[in-house]
Amino acid sequence: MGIRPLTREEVRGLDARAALELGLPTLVLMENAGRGAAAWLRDQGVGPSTRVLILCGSGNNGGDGGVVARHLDACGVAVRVVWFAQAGQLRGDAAVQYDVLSRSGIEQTYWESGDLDDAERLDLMIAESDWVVDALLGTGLTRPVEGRLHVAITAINRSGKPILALDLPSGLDADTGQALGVAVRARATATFVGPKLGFSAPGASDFTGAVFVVEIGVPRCLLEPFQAKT
Ligand SMILES: NC(=O)C1=CN([C@@H]2O[C@H](COP(=O)(O)OP(=O)(O)OC[C@H]3O[C@@H](n4cnc5c(N)ncnc54)[C@H](O)[C@@H]3O)[C@@H](O)[C@H]2O)[C@@H](O)CC1
Ligand SMILES: [K+]
Repeated sequence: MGIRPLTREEVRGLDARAALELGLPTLVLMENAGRGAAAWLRDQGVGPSTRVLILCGSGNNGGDGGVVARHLDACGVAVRVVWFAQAGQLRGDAAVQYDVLSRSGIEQTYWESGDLDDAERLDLMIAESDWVVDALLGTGLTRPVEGRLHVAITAINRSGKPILALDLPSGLDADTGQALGVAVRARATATFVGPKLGFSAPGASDFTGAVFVVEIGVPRCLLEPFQAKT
């Protein structure tokens, strides 16, 4: 079913209703989101000889990144995950993903506030990768990007590496398509449920790159009001 462009509030409402009214676990939606994004990377030729760096924020967008890591690892891809959070700060579904990766022996590390002056280490990790997955911020963006996430976004934008953004480029306002402080300039964006309203704003495609929608298993009964007119 084709979905019309969604506001931030609409897409967050759909996720919430699937969980609260239908009892669909948010981990299931997250799994579908991350698996769909990983499948796209595989279609681009990402495989055992590819190194993928996955930059995760502390929220559910970061959790999606954890899922991408697990699915790529299962295909033999060399993945490395960096969580932009204080050690022990992750909660909910993102913490679940962290724990699974940890027990799976997948390489991951924290980039804590105190690492702000250590941007060279981040530059090196980016330089050593063939692809970067941007899982820093999704629809939870509420204020201009600053601090370590600003440092990270600036670093990946200047790297020239191909970037896949999850749900939306980190720092992009989902409704206006404007950068809030700074935003990732992606080669492609795997957006979940439906395109975001801001993607059609002038200049937004400079940030999103090619947009493809990943269907994450929200049932039709919730999606019907948002069906695109044909
Ligand atoms: N809720 C659900 O059921 C699903 C959510 N999904 C993913 O979850 C995302 C939304 O997750 P969240 O609501 O956890 O939000 P995000 O993961 O987008 O971000 C939340 C975190 O970012 C922080 N933050 C917000 N603005 C910031 C700024 N300017 N600078 C630094 N930190 C900032 C918040 O304090 C919070 O810790 C979606 O975009 C999508 O990727 C998917 O997993 C599908 C299912
Ligand atoms: K993102």
